[in-house]
Parts: sequence; C-alpha cells; structure tokens
Amino acid sequence: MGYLKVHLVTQKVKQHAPPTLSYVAFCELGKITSTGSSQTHGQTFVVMSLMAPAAERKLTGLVAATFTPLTTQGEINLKEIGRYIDYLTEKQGVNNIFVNGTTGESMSFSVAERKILAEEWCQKAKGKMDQVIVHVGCMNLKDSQELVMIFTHCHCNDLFTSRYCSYQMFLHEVALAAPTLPFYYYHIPAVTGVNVLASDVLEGIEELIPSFSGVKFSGVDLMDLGQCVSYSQPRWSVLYGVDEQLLAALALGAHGAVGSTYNYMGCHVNELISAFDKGDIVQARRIQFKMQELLSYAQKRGFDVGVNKQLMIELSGLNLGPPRLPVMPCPHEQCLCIAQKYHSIFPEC
Ligand SMILES: CC(=O)N[C@H](C=O)[C@@H](O)[C@H](O)[C@H](O)CO
Ligand SMILES: CC(=O)C(=O)O
Repeated sequence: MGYLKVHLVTQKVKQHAPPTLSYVAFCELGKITSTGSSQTHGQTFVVMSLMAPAAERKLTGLVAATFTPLTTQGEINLKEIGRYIDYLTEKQGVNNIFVNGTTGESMSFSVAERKILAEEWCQKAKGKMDQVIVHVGCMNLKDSQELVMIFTHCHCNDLFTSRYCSYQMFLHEVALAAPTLPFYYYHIPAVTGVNVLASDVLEGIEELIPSFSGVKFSGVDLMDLGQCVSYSQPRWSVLYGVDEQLLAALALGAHGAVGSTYNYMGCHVNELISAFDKGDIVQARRIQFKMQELLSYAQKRGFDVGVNKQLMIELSGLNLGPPRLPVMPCPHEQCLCIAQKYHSIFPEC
C-alpha cells in the first residue's frame, strides 16, 4: 500500500501589504510497514513534492522542522505555539518553519488534530515568520487530500503523463486537490529507503511539470546533490536536510536548509552561513565541526525524536511536553548531559 506525504508552505508577503498566504506542497510516495513507519525494506518508490506559485519567491535560509507541543496528558497544546514562534524568531533568528513533519511526529496525530495544529501554526506565524511549511502527509490519499484542501481549491490538471507513470498517477490524485501548487521533489532516502538519484528525478521534470520548483535534499550523496544544483533552474530552490554536513551542501550551492537542529542551533548555523557567504571558510568550518561534535555525542547515546524534543525543552525552556507513543520520552539525565555538552560547545545565542 502506498502512503503519501504532502507538505504545504504558506508564504507571508512582506512589505506593507496584509499578510497573504500562498501555499507550497511536497509529497512523497512510499510503502507502509506494520509499524506504520516509512521504512520500505528496499522497495523502490519515488519521493516527489508539490510546490505553490508562491515559489516566485525562492525558499532560502534556515527552516526549523518543529516539534509538536503536547500537554503532560499527551494532548496537543496550542497555547505554546505562539511562544515557540517567538523563541525561534527572537532567540534563534529562524524565520521559516516546517510543521507537522517527521520531527513533529505527524504520523502519530489524527487528521483532525493535524488540521487544528496547521491552522494554529499558520495563524500564530502571521506577521512573524516568512514561510510556514505544513506537512500533510498521511497513510492514505484521502486523508492527505483532506488536509491539502484546507489550503486550496479543487480543480483538474494533467501534469502526469510520461515517465514514472504509476507515481505520477498517485501524485495526480493529490494535484486534483491542489492543482495550482507547483511541484517539489522531496528526497530522504534514509527514511524512505528509496535510493534513486535525485538528479535522475529532476532530469526533464520542468517539461513534465512546469510548476516544478526544486528539491528538498535530505540525502548524504553529495555528488547527487551537486548534480541537482547544477541542473537547478533559476527559480528553483535546493534545500539541504542533513544538518551535520550543511557546509558541504553550501559549497555545492544549496540555497537553504530544513532541519530539526535549527530549533536550538539556528543562531549558530546562521553564523555559519554568514561566514560562508563572506568567504570565511575557517570560521564556517569551526561552527560545522562544533555541530558535528554535539550530534556525534548525542548519536552515541541514542538520538531519536524523543531525545531531540527533550533536548529542545532543556535548551529553550519551552513547554513542549512528552512525545506521543510509540516514541518514548527521553530520561531526564540523558538529555541533561547532551544539553550540558551543548553549553560546553556553544556560547549563549
Ligand atoms: C532524518 C531526519 O529527521 N532528518 C532531519 C531533517 O531532515 C535532520 O534535521 C536531522 O534531524 C539532523 O540532521 C540530525 O541528524
Ligand atoms: C526534518 C524534517 O524535514 C522533518 O521533520 O520532516
């Protein structure tokens, strides 16, 4: 059975106009295992994404993949969302968010909960965030379409007509719910198990999908990334998703980055990007090595979404609550030692 992941991006129009929201969607096709995870055990499938006309403005800079705030009873906690957004903009200098994604444990929430969360994130982000990406991936097409339709009208189109035919038929169904949204390809082989080259997927795609707008590249194959950047059309964005090697991606021309660690390392990573932009490669490398030191320390102790969320709580003071089962809460001491490591490596933001 296939599952579908769709991400919508809302973009605030800057300047003096009242914030108008337009949308971007990413979607990927995959297999569901008995645990409901997206591991495919070697099955091949293509991960593709939809993106909206708002893509006139390129997605650039850092995007924090947010955690979902819960109460101690495990219910969604809308009250913390405003504070979370203020923390990211004021403390971390991060002005784009990616909500209800993997980091936000989207698959552990009902469609109804996800709609409420998406609306609250968009509402609270108005006037504060540049872009809000809402992941609306579900275990079935109907649920995804329902989420997509929060944001857009339903029309028909015929974008999917050649190559990758079965994927295109599936994607076409999503496009029926969001026909005006341009396409993105979302490449995350470590999660999906799909080891196609992203650059192969991009080849010729602009002819097939005129609204194609780029790729979210969360793989470690830097040659493939380079090929994507090299092929990238002027209005496309290539966004990198492996935080611990962002510098390599910048050197290859990535336009921005989406990641979980930008929730609490955003201010340092912004410095990394500035150093890189100024040609100060030594400083950029110094910051990247610090990120690697922290992440390798955390990974040796087991670094899953539960640990990551608790680390964010320790570092930000936000009231994000526990993760939802099957993700287990992180023992306090485990996170405390990672938080201490963070403080020993990084200065205050
Ligand atoms: C697999 C996964 O969740 N990747 C995240 C985003 O794509 C990253 O932000 C990682 O959490 C980060 O690079 C730490 O390994
Ligand atoms: C990191 C990311 O892309 C996600 O949370 O889905």
